Amino acid sequence: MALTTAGTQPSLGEVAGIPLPATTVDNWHQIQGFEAQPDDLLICTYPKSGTTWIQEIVDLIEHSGDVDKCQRAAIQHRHPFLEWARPPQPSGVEKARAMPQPRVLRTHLPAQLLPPSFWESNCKFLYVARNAKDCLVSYYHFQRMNRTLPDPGTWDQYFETFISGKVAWGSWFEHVRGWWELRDNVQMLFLFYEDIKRDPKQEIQKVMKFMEKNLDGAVLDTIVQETTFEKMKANPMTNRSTAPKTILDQSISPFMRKGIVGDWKNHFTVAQNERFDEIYRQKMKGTSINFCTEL
Ligand SMILES: Nc1ncnc2c1ncn2[C@@H]1O[C@H](COP(=O)(O)O)[C@@H](OP(=O)(O)O)[C@H]1O
Ligand SMILES: CCc1ccc(OS(=O)(=O)O)cc1
Repeated sequence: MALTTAGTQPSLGEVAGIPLPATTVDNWHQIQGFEAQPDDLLICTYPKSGTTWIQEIVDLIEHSGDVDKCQRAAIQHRHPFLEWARPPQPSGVEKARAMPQPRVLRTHLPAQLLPPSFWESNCKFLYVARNAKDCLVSYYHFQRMNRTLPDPGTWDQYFETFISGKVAWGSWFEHVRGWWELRDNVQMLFLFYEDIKRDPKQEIQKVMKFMEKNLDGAVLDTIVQETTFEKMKANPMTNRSTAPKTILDQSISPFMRKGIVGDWKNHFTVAQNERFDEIYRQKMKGTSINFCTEL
């Protein structure tokens, strides 16, 4: 079902009630049939939660801190985006199939839509969660500049769209809850954007351990330095400057926008904040997850 149809705007379809880009829906059979392998590592995030950041961290760990090896390709091409489908480009599934093992893949899918082979193969999942308010702000600016997603409309309109879950990849609340509740039943490292920001060294060490990589302190320091917001914003292999303007128009808003915790305070009105807090309480009732919204 198309959720947006205005003009030439990209439309969203739905799978099991979750809005997704129409091109992803069209390719759903191939995505669901994806054959995960036991040594796959899947980076899982709700959009705008620090996917690119954790990808660069994982890539540097995998390549033992070798910065040159991480310059081999733009970040969006290093780890196939499982549900990406924009013919005639090869799909995320096709790119993943062509990749040698062990593979690092990425997805924004909610847990219930993941191809079953990931569970059957007992793969490793690295989930990064970001507080909902900053996600909303980041997603708003991203939809302003992303030509593959619907126009977000005004800030006030987008605020409503986001809280009702009518955005691509669905409700933040359901996404985060779904993955959080699985964390003890599968091989999962669950991280928070805000923790990586506060103590990158400590969080990167957790990722190293999860990836079973034993790197010395100097390499760890290199990885911390190479993955600061400022470094990644200046790095053409991480800042999306290689993405065509037909996909990302960075003259509207840069991909590496602010990279901070608490930018929501510059966007939410007092009334929106009170309303958001109430909705958050209702939707996250009964879960043990705790977010920090300012550092
Ligand atoms: N090294 C880094 N440190 C902090 N934030 C980073 C970062 N690299 C990317 N980000 C931020 O992560 C968000 C993008 O997430 P994703 O990669 O999942 O699309 C953007 O947030 P903002 O829009 O708030 O700046 C971007 O600036
Ligand atoms: C959140 C979905 C999305 C769409 C398009 C993107 O562009 S690119 O992969 O950076 O070229 C990224 C994420």
